[in-house]
Amino acid sequence: MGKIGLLLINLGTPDGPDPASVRRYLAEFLSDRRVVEIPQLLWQPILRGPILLTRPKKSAHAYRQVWMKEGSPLAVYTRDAARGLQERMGAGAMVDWAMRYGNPAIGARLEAMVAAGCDRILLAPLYPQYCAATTATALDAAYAALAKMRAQPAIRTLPPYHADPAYIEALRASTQAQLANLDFAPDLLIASFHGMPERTRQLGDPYRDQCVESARLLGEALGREVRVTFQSRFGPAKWLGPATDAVLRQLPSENVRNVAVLTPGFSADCLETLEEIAIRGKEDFIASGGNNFVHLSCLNASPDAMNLYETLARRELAGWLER
Ligand SMILES: C=CC1=C(C)c2cc3[nH]c(cc4nc(cc5[nH]c(cc1n2)c(C)c5CCC(=O)O)C(CCC(=O)O)=C4C)c(C)c3C=C
Ligand SMILES: [Fe+2]
Ligand SMILES: [Fe+2]
Repeated sequence: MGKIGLLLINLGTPDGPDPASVRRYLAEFLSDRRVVEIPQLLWQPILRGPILLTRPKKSAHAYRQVWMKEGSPLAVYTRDAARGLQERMGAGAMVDWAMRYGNPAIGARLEAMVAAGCDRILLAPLYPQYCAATTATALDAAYAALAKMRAQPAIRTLPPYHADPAYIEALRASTQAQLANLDFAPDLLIASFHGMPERTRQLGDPYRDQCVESARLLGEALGREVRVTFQSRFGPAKWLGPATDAVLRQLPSENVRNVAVLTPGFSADCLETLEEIAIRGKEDFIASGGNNFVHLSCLNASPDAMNLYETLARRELAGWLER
């Protein structure tokens, strides 16, 4: 009997905080038909023209503000989560991590797992809420790599865990612990999720409903309101709302001057949480008359995250682990 593999998958990030690396990353990311759903004949000239000529420089500047000694936060925290989970799983499973865009690539890590003797692999996209632009495309990439193998391993995939009691409990524990350490009492908790084009919802993507359900369950667990907003709008189309930045600018005029923002749709802190929310969101809120602002860290590789991932992994691997 071969080994069991467990592959944690996240979105991906540039190799460095420089315009050339960001350009390579954005070109791959934004050429994904699951992400930008307009005909490539129309889209590629726009992407290769205005977008890739201007955005890499601007985004590289943003990445430089959050880059860590060991690399991009998204990569560092995802790697640390894999290492922590490996300790929890012991010899039962070989745990590795990969990125949908950039490095380490999903195909390369799957091949390494098979070469190391894994004949059963759990693919675990670390997105609590299912979205075609994240979950589905990560699995597409894994299946494309499997399509090139003569001897394929058996495959299981981690379902979305947006309403799983273990996820809600991890968020509750992490939120309460971080709130207890604040030197102010927030008037309001905001759960800011990554946005999506409104059209994807009409086409049947469950993402928005799952975000709303996660926030509702977290609010229930915390016994207080958790207001849902959507961030990171991209392009001219209508996106899911209300928009995080607009809400943050509006709140002080409604006498809400102390807020805590959590980003529970992101398994790991990244550009979108550390720069867009913790830096720019705070600036917007304070400039609009707010007094206190805090961004609460994502689950990252914390003990709360390890409890969650171990619970999910052991459940999905049941049967395989017992053999
Ligand atoms: C967590 C869920 C995510 C969804 C849903 C999502 C959809 C989505 N994103 C873009 C465009 C960009 N996203 C960017 C960064 C980024 N996005 C997510 C997650 C989701 N995206 C993460 C975790 C990150 C951070 C990556 C990092 O390196 O830290 C970026 C790149 C940064 C920038 O230039 O602003 C873009 C662009 C679209 C178009 C989309 C759905 C259609
Ligand atoms: Fe994104
Ligand atoms: Fe952004």
